[in-house]
Amino acid sequence: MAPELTQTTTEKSAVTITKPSSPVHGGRAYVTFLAGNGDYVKGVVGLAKGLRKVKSAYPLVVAILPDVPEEHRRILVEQGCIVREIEPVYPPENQTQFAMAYYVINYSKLRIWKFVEYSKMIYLDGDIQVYENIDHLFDLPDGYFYAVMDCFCERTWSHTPQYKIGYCQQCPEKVQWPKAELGEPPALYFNAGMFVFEPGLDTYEDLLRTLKVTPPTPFAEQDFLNMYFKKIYKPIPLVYNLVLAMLWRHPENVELDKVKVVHYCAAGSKPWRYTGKEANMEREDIKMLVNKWWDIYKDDSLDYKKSEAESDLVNLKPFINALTEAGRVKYVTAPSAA
Ligand SMILES: O=c1ccn([C@@H]2O[C@H](COP(=O)(O)OP(=O)(O)O)[C@@H](O)[C@H]2O)c(=O)[nH]1
Ligand SMILES: OC[C@H]1O[C@H](O[C@@H]2[C@@H](O)[C@H](O)[C@@H](O)[C@H](O)[C@@H]2O)[C@H](O)[C@@H](O)[C@H]1O
Ligand SMILES: [Mn+2]
Repeated sequence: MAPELTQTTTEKSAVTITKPSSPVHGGRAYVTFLAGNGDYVKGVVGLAKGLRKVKSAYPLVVAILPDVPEEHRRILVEQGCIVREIEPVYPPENQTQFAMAYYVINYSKLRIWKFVEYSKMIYLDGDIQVYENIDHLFDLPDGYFYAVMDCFCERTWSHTPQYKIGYCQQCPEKVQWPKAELGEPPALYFNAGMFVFEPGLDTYEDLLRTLKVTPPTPFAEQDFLNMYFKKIYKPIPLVYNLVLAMLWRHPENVELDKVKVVHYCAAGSKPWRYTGKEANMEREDIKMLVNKWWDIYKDDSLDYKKSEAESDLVNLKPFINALTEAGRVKYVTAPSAA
C-alpha cells in the first residue's frame, strides 16, 4: 500500500487522500477489526506480517474504532495496513449477559459490509495468524458466506442446551440430539473470527436494520451473523480457522501440520499476553503455536518496506498521471511516517 499521498490544489487547501483500492488488488482485501487502546494492536501487527510472510497478493484493511490512539494508527500504516475508522455499532438495549463483557463492542464488525470498494473480503480477527497462503479463498463462488464451524464444548457455551447435554456439531454422533424433547438440532454454527464475504450497501443496511430488532445473545455479533447468514452459510475446512479448543475437545478432527490459520481465542492463548497459567495453556502444541506467532511478530524482515511502498506507488502512476494531466493537482508523496 502506498503511503498517504498529499494533494495540494490551486486553492491552497491541502487534502490528504489515501490510495483507493487499486485495481491490482481486483477489489479484494483482507480485513480485521481493532478497538481500544490496549494490546490487540500487537495482534493486528502480527497478522499484517503473517500475511506478508505467506506472500498474500491482497492488502490488509483495519477497521478501527475512534478510541484507537494515533500512535497505534501510525504503527499500522507503517506496517502497510489500510486504516479505516468506523463508528461503533451497539446492540439494542439489553439485559443480556455476554459470554465475555467486552463482546458488546464486537457488533462494530458489521461496519465492514460498508467497504464496497471491495467486491470480496476475508475477515480475520486480530487474534488470528495466517501460516499458509489462503488467497485462493477469494475465488470461492459468490453469493455465499464461508466460515469454519465452531465447537460448543468450552465453558463459554455453558448457557446452551447443546452444552448441557454434551452435544457438539464437531462430533454429532457422540451424543444424539434428543429431537423429541428439543426439536431440530441447532443449525451448523460458525466461528465469526474468520469468514469470506461480499461487502454490499443493501446487506449492510439490512444487517443494521435487523440488529435493531434482534435481542442480543451471549456470543453477540457471532450469534447474530449465524442467524442472519444461516441460509447461505457454507462450512469450510477447519484448516482455515483452528479454534484452539479443538486441540483438546476434538483432537480427532485436527491435523495440526495441515492447519493454515490459527485462531488464538482460547482463554489465556493470546500470544502477546501468554503466561501459560490458564487451563490447557501448558500443552506442548499451545506453546509451539504461541512461539510460532512470536517468531513472526519479532521478525523485522517481515516489516513493511519502503520499496513495497514505492512499488505500490508505481501501480498508482496511471492514476496520478491522469490527475496531473488534468492540471488540477500536483502530487508529492508524503514523507514516510517511519
Ligand atoms: O479489546 C478488544 C477486543 C476485541 N478486539 C477485536 O475484536 C476481535 C474479537 O475479539 P476476540 O478475538 O477477543 O474474541 P474471541 O475470538 O477470543 O472470542 C479481536 O480479535 C480484535 O480484532 C479488539 O480490537 N480490542
Ligand atoms: O463476540 C463473540 C466472539 O465469539 C467468538 O469467540 C468465541 C467462540 O469462538 C466460542 O466458541 C469459543 O468458545 C470462545 O473461546 C471464543 O472466544 C469469535 O471468535 C469472536 O470473533 C467473536 O465473534
Ligand atoms: Mn478472536
